[in-house]
Amino acid sequence: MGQYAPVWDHRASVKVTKDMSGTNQVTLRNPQGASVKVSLHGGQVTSWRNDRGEELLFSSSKAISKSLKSTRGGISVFFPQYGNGGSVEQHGFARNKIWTIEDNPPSLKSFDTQGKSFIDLLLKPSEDDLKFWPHAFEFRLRVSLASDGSLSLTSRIRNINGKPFKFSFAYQTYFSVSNISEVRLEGLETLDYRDNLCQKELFTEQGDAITFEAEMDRVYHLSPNCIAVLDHEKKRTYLIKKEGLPDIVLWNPWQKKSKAMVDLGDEEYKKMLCVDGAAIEKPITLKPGKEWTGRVELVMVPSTHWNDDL
Ligand SMILES: O=P(O)(O)OC[C@H]1O[C@@H](O)[C@H](O)[C@@H](O)[C@@H]1O
Repeated sequence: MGQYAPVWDHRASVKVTKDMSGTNQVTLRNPQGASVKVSLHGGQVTSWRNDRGEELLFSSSKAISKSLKSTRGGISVFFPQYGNGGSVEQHGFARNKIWTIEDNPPSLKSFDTQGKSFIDLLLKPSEDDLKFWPHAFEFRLRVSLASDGSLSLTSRIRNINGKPFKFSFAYQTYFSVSNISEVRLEGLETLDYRDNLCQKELFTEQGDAITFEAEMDRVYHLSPNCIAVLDHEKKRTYLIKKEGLPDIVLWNPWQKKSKAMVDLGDEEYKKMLCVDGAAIEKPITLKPGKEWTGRVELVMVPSTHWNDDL
């Protein structure tokens, strides 16, 4: 079961309940009143609230809770494949599987438990998964809420196969924004990106900051380990700090009149921005017995102060 530092933290808690579809979900709380919800369906973070109870992640109103697929919104884990170019379903099977809670996971080096409420989840391949992707693995996901309200996800993927395997990976985060047209993103200036809407053609980012005026689906390579999403109207700045994840994907479907997304309300594209910390361009090769770690930390800071934190 999840843990928290006993000395300081009598109010931080980890609670397991059932969601509307009957799947177990875990709620993490910190003493200041911030909270995080994680579903065992996909290990998906479905909610992240600050100490004022304000939701920081977008969730579609058309989320189909009984579907076998993960719901649109929150934070999803993509493994063992990003996109649809391989042998398994789009963005891999991990987001559509039921994970288990791991009571005594192997210790996580350099993880300071002080002031944190956290839970460890585990995914192992089923016989069926092995038919499509014949590589035995253990995937450990630690979701952690710190006393300052920041949320971190650490993935540890171990090859327990006799042979090396390759995979790609992403944390897909749907931030809740006031209006996508008013948001800007800083930290990707001058980087090369592949545009998925232009046959993956390579471009170089020219602007001072990225703004959103139309559909976007881009993969930025070798991005810095901290980028910022500024939403002045909501007076929120999200910092995305990452380790082991060289790429960033920016995605917003905009309003698709011809091909509406069935699990997204008509105007809801305005309220979301998807930023994925990812390892896509060069899939990771994992040798037998080895473990890979990829981490993302999300921080919400007052809009005018984000630069100090970089
Ligand atoms: O609908 P899905 O499978 O959740 O994918 C949503 C989007 O995810 C993004 O990461 C991709 O870059 C997009 O191409 C894709 O459309």
